[in-house]
Amino acid sequence: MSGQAVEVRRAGHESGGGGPAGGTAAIEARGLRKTYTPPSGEVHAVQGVDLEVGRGEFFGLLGPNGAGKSTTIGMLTTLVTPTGGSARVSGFDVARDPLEVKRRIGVMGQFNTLDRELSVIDNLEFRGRYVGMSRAAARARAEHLLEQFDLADRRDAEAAQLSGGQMRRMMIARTLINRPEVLFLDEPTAGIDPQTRINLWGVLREMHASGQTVLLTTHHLDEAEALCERVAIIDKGVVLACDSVEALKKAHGDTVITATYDVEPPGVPEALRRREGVRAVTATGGQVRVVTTRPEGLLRELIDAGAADGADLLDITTLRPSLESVFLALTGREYRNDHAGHRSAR
Ligand SMILES: Nc1ncnc2c1ncn2[C@@H]1O[C@H](COP(=O)(O)OP(=O)(O)OP(=O)(O)O)[C@@H](O)[C@H]1O
Repeated sequence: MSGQAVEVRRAGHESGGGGPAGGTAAIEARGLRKTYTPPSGEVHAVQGVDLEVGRGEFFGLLGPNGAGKSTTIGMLTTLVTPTGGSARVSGFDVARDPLEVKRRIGVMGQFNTLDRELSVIDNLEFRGRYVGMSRAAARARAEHLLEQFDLADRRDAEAAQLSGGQMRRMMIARTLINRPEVLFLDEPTAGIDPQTRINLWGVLREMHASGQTVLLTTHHLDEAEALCERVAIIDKGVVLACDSVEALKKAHGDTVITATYDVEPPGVPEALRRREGVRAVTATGGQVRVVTTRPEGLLRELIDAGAADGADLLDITTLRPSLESVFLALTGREYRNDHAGHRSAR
């Protein structure tokens, strides 16, 4: 992908710094809301989201299935109409100036929208034509992207013949055809094998190094950690925390210890709540979960406090500070990724 650094930065300058509010954030959302109203009843998918993404930043929207990530991206890319709040992308209001926003963004959704029967080069060139480029400009840009994304040897193959990894690279390349100022990637690695996923991370890192602003949604905690400078953790339509992964771990990433007893030990939670460093204790049946900044010596206390209640400790798990423990500390729930891997872009 050599050479892209210069191109992407130039793309930003050509547009005069991004519209009337040039010099401001690449993405800015204030109190953004979406309530769907299907016949089955209202769904409050996004409930007042505030976000600010800087130019050139690689930002992650992280949350479990149904958290509201796609709906948020949908509103920022003008595909979903907000029911409250406001958002600006590249300085333009998504509700008032959707065309200006569309001109400045690239969007890669979760599903494969390549024309399977067209060749790789034609897929790229046609997208360029669709977004208003001249034939010559679209062709030249397409050839360039094929080189950058290591697809030149597949130039004349039908899109249907590409491997899963090549397909994703091509989908990303296609979103870059008109040099978008802000790139939105909605779960770009959903449903692909681990090795292809890691390879794609390399492509995304190079794009970031070249100055491209990226908003990525993912429900893979490791992906957010590997790629994003900052992440917003979103759950049930609300941003729970927004910072760098390191800062989040420092602020919320306590050690979480889950102890399982053979019978419910009613005295254990109370005994632990009095312990230094303990931030929260939750108990369900025979399971006691402790969130603490001071895990040292806790195992002995869990055994002794259980024994005092006539309960034997059967199992213990320890979660060190990580995005997973951050999520647990913020929501009181384990991070679940129910559908990961079930989707395919092919
Ligand atoms: N068009 C729609 N009509 C009604 N409800 C919807 C619609 N789109 C999404 N929802 C609901 O809104 C909530 C948020 O969905 P959304 O797709 O934004 O979440 P997500 O975080 O992107 O999830 P996933 O990771 O599974 O894609 C969910 O409860 C979902 O069922």
